[in-house]
Amino acid sequence: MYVKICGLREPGHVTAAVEAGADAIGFVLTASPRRVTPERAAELARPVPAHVLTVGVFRGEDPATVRAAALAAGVRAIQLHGAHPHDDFTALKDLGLTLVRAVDAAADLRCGAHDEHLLIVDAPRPGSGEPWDWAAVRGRPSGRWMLAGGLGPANVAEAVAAAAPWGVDVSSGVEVAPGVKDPKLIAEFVRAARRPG
Ligand SMILES: O=C(O)c1ccccc1NCC(=O)[C@H](O)[C@H](O)COP(=O)(O)O
Repeated sequence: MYVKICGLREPGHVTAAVEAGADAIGFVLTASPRRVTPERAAELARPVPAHVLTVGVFRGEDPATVRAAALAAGVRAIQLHGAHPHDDFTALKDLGLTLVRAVDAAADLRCGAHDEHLLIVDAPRPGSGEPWDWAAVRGRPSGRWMLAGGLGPANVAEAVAAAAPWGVDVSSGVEVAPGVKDPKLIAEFVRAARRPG
């Protein structure tokens, strides 16, 4: 089970995610209580070992803005959230970074439909921590897709059983307040996501 921990803002929480065995960590570079500057993301990403994918998260910015911020942050992946057209992904392809498309369940759920490498199927309001009907997408997404939206240590096993995703992504569910992660919850989430069902 591939696990992404999103919305990290503190070095100690980055370390906690890496030590817990996360496969990917996200830095939010768009409007959000979790927003960090590209410079802060670069500081946070620098010590991350190469086997952990560092992801810059965007929503609604134009490709030139995304490109500049992703390069300044030095992330290895770009996540475009919401209704970004196929052309936005095409415009970023030459960077050679992993491209992640994050959408709600009403969108095209074929991973690769916009030439992305990874797909996230999320709640309508990203980063809201609101659970949704995960079972409703079972069998619909194809390829490498992560389930997100309202997941936490206590319900991730149930969500995985309901939707059968390739991976999971979490933000609010490992926080004690908006934007404030908890190392213990991060470790519990990674363990629970990978516990055999
Ligand atoms: O986290 C945010 O605040 C955010 C804001 C704008 C666009 C995307 C955002 N988060 C992206 C993520 O990948 C979250 O992990 C995902 O939406 C799940 O969030 P949550 O329900 O809080 O676990």
